[in-house]
Amino acid sequence: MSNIIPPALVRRLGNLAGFDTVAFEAIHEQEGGITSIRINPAKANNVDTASLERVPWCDKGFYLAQRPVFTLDPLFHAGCYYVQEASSMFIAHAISKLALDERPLVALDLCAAPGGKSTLLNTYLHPDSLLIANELIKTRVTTLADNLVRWGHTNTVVTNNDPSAFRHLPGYVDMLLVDAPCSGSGMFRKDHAAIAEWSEGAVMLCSERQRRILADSLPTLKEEGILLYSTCSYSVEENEEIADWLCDTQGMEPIGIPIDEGWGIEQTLSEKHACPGYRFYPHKLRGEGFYLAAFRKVAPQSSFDQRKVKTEKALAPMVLTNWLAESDAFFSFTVGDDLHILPKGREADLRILRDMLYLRNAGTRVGRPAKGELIPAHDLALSNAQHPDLPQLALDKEYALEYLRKGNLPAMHDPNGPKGWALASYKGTPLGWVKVLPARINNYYPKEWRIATL
Ligand SMILES: C[S@@+](CC[C@H](N)C(=O)[O-])C[C@H]1O[C@@H](n2cnc3c(N)ncnc32)[C@H](O)[C@@H]1O
Repeated sequence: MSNIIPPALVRRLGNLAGFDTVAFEAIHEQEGGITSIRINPAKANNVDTASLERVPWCDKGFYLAQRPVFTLDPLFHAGCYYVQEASSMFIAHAISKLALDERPLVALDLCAAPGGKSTLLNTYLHPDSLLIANELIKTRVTTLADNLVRWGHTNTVVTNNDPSAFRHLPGYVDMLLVDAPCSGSGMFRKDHAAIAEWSEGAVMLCSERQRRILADSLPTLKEEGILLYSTCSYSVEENEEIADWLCDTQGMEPIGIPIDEGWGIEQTLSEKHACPGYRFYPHKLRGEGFYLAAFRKVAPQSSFDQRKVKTEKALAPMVLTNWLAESDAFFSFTVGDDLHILPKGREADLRILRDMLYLRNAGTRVGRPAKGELIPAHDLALSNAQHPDLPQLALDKEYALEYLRKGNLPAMHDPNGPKGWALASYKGTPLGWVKVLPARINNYYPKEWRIATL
């Protein structure tokens, strides 16, 4: 018997079709984990993936041969890739098979921090979609918002609400992702503390909480809308039993996701409603424990009439013309002294979300107008919407890291170099702003973001 895996967990799993207790325990006794990244196609033409093995179910996911110190890679800070556990990237495959990328959606990622799946949704949903990335725990929202700023999409709103707050938005979203807090057994190989904390009682508490989160948030899903439910737990109580409960009590109908048999993903069927679920076991594939199931809402769902929402037309002001690639694709609004942009056509959504929820960030903060000019915001430096002709100060790796430490950059006496506001960049990808003055360069990297000296 394994010294590591709680016997009660294995006993229950042993009853599942396709589960191999010996291989499961053996893989947990091995040292060394798997590192994988998912590249940002909006930025990452400078990440060399030629020699990397691809994650089978995600075209932008790659395994790394070893884990580097990501803090020392400027491209990591620039949002060129996200370090994400490979099994979770299956959501990219689900989006494609369920045709969720074929038309613009309003999508809600309900349990979103630190942002792995939100950045994935940004990449894989239709580009004209609106993503609401929500996180309940206040201390985790900052990381979520920062990771989404790095990813650079303008069509995202970050909220900090209890799932029940979404009851005020009945029938509003086309797609709901609930990546639920769980007992965490799927992460045992990476997080040894989770083993000590695991108990059958904790599984039952998680299962109850998952039902509560789903029941509270499901009214915001439209009739015919799609729910993706996932956990990093192996427990049936948190997976297949939740799937049956969704069909029994929440008006949901299961949907299958075609998979390639060679990937090693185990398809299970829930006991009562035969809901297909996709289980990831580390002894069967290169990834950690994960479960995903998809559903369609078949129960009637009332929704509020968005046509009654009054909005003001606010074109992006002239001051933004030189800063944005397509300034007429956006409308602008203010948050305090700052100007933000969201894609045109989302005016009513912003109004609705502002009225009903606590917003941590909305669209892209572009800067602060002052004396007819713009003091650019850091978020604009990382945004995919920025003007391609903005001046760049190209840094080598040493100076890029010095910039990220918020250190001093030497004045560069290049008469043809940029003057005034410029993007400090590494391998052509912006890291943040500098101001080039005749005798010095001012470093505008946010102090809360600076990296420690290693
Ligand atoms: C599995 S993690 C989400 C990981 C994230 N989706 C990602 O891919 O990076 C679950 C999240 O649910 C949040 N959470 C905890 N309790 C919650 C509750 N009662 N309702 C909603 N979310 C909760 C946690 O703070 C955590 O950020």
